Amino acid sequence: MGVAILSGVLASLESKHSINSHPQPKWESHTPGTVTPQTLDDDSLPSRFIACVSREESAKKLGAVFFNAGSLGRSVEIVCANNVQAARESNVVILWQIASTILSEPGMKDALAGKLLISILAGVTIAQLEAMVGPSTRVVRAMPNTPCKIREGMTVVSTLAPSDAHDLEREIILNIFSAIGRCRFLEEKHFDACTALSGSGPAFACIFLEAMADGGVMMGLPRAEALELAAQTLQGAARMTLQAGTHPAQLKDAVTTPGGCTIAGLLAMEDGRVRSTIARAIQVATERASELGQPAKK
Ligand SMILES: NC(=O)C1=CN([C@@H]2O[C@H](COP(=O)(O)OP(=O)(O)OC[C@H]3O[C@@H](n4cnc5c(N)ncnc54)[C@H](OP(=O)(O)O)[C@@H]3O)[C@@H](O)[C@H]2O)C=CC1
Ligand SMILES: O=C(O)[C@@H]1CCC=N1
Repeated sequence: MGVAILSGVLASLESKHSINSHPQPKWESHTPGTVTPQTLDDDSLPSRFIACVSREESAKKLGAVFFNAGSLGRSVEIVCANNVQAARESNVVILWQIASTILSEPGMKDALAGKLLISILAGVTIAQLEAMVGPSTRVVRAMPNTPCKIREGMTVVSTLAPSDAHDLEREIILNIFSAIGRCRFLEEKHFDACTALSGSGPAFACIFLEAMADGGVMMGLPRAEALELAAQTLQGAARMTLQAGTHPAQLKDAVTTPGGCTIAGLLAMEDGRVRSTIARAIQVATERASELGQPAKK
């Protein structure tokens, strides 16, 4: 997930550099009270990134993935098994592995003092994290998803109470996560559901995507074309819902010619209880997400 976030942030700078000659509107409103940068100022994102891993093998792999950051005016340093030093040198720390181990490393509390800690850990609550860091560390939760890698992510961030200090944190958070997709603030009590719906969601969507393509293959379409048709169709339907604000039921009805083939297919889906199966998958994943940060159930 860390690779997806950093890749997306760097890709947002790449696109900024390539559209410089065709400036677009700077802000798009999508979330009440927030704004999304369409193009980014050079100084709206950090200039230096430190990616922490625990194994040399991963460090080598990441070095190859991010070798090009210099050309975008950014530095990406890969640090292996030295989380405390990396935290000391950072202003904002994104935590994505084993809170209890990493936050209890000697010197970590001091390294995080006065800093913003953004945890993307599923199931680990703000209260649990706050108990592991000092009182001056500001803890927020974020739940991103893998499409952040291509700047089509959905990130939910735990709400911040209004205050001057929080305004800056809010801006930092929006600059990072709006650069790689949509970013929405929601109360922490919704985080397990968000983890299931948008965090795990790409996996669920891919099952549907594969199944549609399989159906096409069953009816004689070549695999590659079947996949292309299925993916673009899902993307188109999703974009019509998001961009035009059209309700999915309206979109469905608009496709469905009386006595036609769409209604035949829809009824077959209803026979297979597709809706309740998908909705129950979100329910079960939410329940599992709530157990992830709780040692007894992990
Ligand atoms: N995958 C997803 O779509 C999403 C995941 N998340 C959350 O993100 C977290 C990570 O998930 P995911 O990316 O799938 O996991 P991965 O196993 O793919 O990645 C984990 C990364 O953390 C590094 N790491 C592990 N232990 C340490 C350590 N002690 N010190 C420094 N680095 C360490 C690993 O490096 P190394 O290989 O060297 O050990 C690796 O780069 C989870 O908490 C998950 O709940 C949240 C939203 C979506
Ligand atoms: O499967 C998981 O537990 C993580 C959290 C959300 C997506 N992946």
